[in-house]
Amino acid sequence: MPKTLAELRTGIDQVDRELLVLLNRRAALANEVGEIKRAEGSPVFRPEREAQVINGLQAANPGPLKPDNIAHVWREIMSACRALEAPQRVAYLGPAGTFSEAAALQFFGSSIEHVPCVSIDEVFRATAAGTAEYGVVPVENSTEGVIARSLDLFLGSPLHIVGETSLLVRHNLLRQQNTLEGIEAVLAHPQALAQCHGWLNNHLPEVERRAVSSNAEGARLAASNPKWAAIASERAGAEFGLHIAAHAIQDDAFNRTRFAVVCLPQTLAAPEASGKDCVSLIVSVPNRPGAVHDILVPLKLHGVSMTRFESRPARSGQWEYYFYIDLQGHPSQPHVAAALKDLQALCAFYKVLGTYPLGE
Ligand SMILES: C=C(O[C@@H]1C=C(C(=O)O)C=C[C@H]1O)C(=O)O
Repeated sequence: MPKTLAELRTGIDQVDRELLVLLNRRAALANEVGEIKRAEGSPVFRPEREAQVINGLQAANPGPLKPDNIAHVWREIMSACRALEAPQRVAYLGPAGTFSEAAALQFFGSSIEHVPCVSIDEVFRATAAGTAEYGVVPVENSTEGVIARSLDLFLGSPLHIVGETSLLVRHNLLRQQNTLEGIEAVLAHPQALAQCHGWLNNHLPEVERRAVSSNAEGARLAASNPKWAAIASERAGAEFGLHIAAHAIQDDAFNRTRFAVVCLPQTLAAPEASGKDCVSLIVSVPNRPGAVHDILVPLKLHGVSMTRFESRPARSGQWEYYFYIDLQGHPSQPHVAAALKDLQALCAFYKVLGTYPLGE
């Protein structure tokens, strides 16, 4: 006899009661961990431990829940447990409703203190000054490439990268009405305008595109003028009471942005190896033939795989560049340590931006 709806729901209620007991038992253990950390003066947030917890559970997961579900559920559980030890203050490009906020929530879970900032520069400043313990900054978009401002700020910043997270970025056209009639200006962050370039050319070719400090700021402004539309997340639309005049208008359906999580080294030292790690570096080499080739040699020699290679002008007026390199592995692994040592010896400038667990 198949069970009735009522019987199944009784079953779910019983499981929930068991989960409640287990979750509180877990929280009490985290609380005890917090007491030890307070006595030691060590950091509450341990990204490599959290990565290990999630990787371990995904490996042991019998289903039917999917690996992604496991990651999301445990991210929230760990966020709540962490907040019992001490809630993390996290800075990001605000206001409420930005993709940077969504990235911060995806990485830390929702039990955090929000520190919304007016610009990426301000996120770096607030985190370096200790107003926030952690900052979340965009570094790369799958349609538009690098976020130049973030990369340039890394160069002179005392902050280092302790984590990363990547977010599916779905843009919507938001305004007071749910039609495309009578729009005189579309307001958005320059990145969002660029990511929706094709759609805007097709649907609103004559309409002015106005760059503003963030997409959520565009949404805030669009809520004050019926002739303006914004490009932003559904969350930003809900925040400012706007209609969605057009859904998912980004040119690439799989448009993603990668964010780096940064902090002062005294807040959190480089995370220990989690098993799936990445090292980010900025280097420059003397301007001579074959110099760029030379920096790749130690990586090949020691079998270290490079997942990213970007260049930014050094602003010397001499056609010199800084190279932003991501390597797979952790410096505690001998082949990675050997490659880094050989690489450093070749470089005029060498800065380790961070060593951290690979993100979602
Ligand atoms: C409980 C701890 O503190 C935090 C919370 C974690 C958790 O809930 O599992 C894991 C790592 C830390 O970010 C710990 O360090 O083990």
